[in-house]
Amino acid sequence: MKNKRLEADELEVQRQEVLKQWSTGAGVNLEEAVTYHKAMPAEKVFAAKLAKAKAEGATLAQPRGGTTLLQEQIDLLQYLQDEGGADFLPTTIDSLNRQNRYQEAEKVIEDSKKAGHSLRNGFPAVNYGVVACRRIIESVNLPCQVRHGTPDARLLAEITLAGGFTDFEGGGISNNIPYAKNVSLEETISNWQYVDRLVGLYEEQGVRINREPFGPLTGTLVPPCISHSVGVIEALLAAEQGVKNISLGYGQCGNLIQDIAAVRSLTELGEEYLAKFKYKGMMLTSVFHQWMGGFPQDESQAFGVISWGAVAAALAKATKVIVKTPHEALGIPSKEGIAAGIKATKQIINMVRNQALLNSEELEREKEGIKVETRAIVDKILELGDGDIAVGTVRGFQAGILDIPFAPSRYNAGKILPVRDAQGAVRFLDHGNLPFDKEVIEFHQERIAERGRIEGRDPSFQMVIDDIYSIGKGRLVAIGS
Ligand SMILES: CC[C@H]1O[C@@H](n2cnc3c(N)ncnc32)[C@H](O)[C@@H]1O
Repeated sequence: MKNKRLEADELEVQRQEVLKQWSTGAGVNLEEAVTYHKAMPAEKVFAAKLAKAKAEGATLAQPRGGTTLLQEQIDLLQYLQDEGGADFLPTTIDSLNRQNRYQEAEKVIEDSKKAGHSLRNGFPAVNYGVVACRRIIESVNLPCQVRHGTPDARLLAEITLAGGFTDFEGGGISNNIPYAKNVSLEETISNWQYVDRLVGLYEEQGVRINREPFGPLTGTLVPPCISHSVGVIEALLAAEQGVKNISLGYGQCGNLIQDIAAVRSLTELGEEYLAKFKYKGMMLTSVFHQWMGGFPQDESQAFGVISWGAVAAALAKATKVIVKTPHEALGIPSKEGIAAGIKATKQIINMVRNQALLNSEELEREKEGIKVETRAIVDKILELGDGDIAVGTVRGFQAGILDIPFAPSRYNAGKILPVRDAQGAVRFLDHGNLPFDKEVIEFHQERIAERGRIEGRDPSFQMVIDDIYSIGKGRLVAIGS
């Protein structure tokens, strides 16, 4: 495995094997799919709408959403378009397709048809195939994105891209370490080189497909430099395979200055590293995910969390915000709940849109700090890989140079420990083996010590536990409980 564009014959050999993994693979014909995409109206091309929003400095809203039955998925997306006012539409993929367990997914579809309603969360796109995906695309007037967490997404990409989706989420790190326990990075990085090469083939035929590395990762107190390092690495891996349109993502932490600094530094770092490796013609945008951790049960409080995420996304001028729902703490949201989250978010965006946040020097310092930390990690990874970002990533995770908090994967060191400071910004209580110099480490320790003094307790793992539950309990920083 190395960070090198897949040769055509190499890809073709893999494609023949991948398209046989399920019967619906036979429905994929790349040339025919390119023709289908070229007939797509511009307002349904994800990258085109993102580029327009970026040029206008607008923040567009997208929900998540997936159901077992095709007609229910169509009804859901039409509702989110017409009632919810969504700017982009999702199709969240089911857990069985994410694990390539298509036989079991087939059974869930049959059982759901017998029951007359969807029995599982998420749409089993591989089982339905290309024609069914096109029915979804043709039933709405908005760009649609595939959202999931799939270590081996090769067949899912083949089918959904041929099916008319114009944006595909995920990556070799972001759909492995936070989602799987026993899948090696070598395997998932090469799986996702295939996905990115497939997107590159569409791009070379003039079909724009946007790629969105999954920014939030484990969604629990993930420090900005960690998600930024993964985003930059996945952008470089994608660019090498011919991807041109990339949305870099970040999961809200909750402190406004830190979140705005995170969004602004993210695309700046992406541009910086893509330029360093001389990738041309790239179109980078940013995606802000509203709080991905535990939510309050109470729907009014949940709207408070959603609205706070909308404020941060709008003030940061993120190109897209991924919206939560007031049912987050309860279970699978209803279409009304999803629509409510979108409407609350767009109300805030419309009210905040023209208010420029005063560029405080605290914001500049936070932004610079995130850049210094991210560069330290990414440059160390490049060094470990002798310049090859793929090789360096595998070695970097082995050495704990890159480490994702609370991740299930046994390939993750799991040594770092994040905790909030007195203002709720996420800092490192333990930086593990991250390659930071003394000033960086001392900055984090000092900010955490300040909280300890205010709360009258020593910084400890208990603070981390408190912070994991705090938003669900109605606070950002759990003052010594
Ligand atoms: C990445 C995980 C997140 O995706 C969201 N999610 C999962 N399934 C659905 C769903 N069916 N509809 C809307 N949102 C959903 C939910 O916010 C969850 O925390």
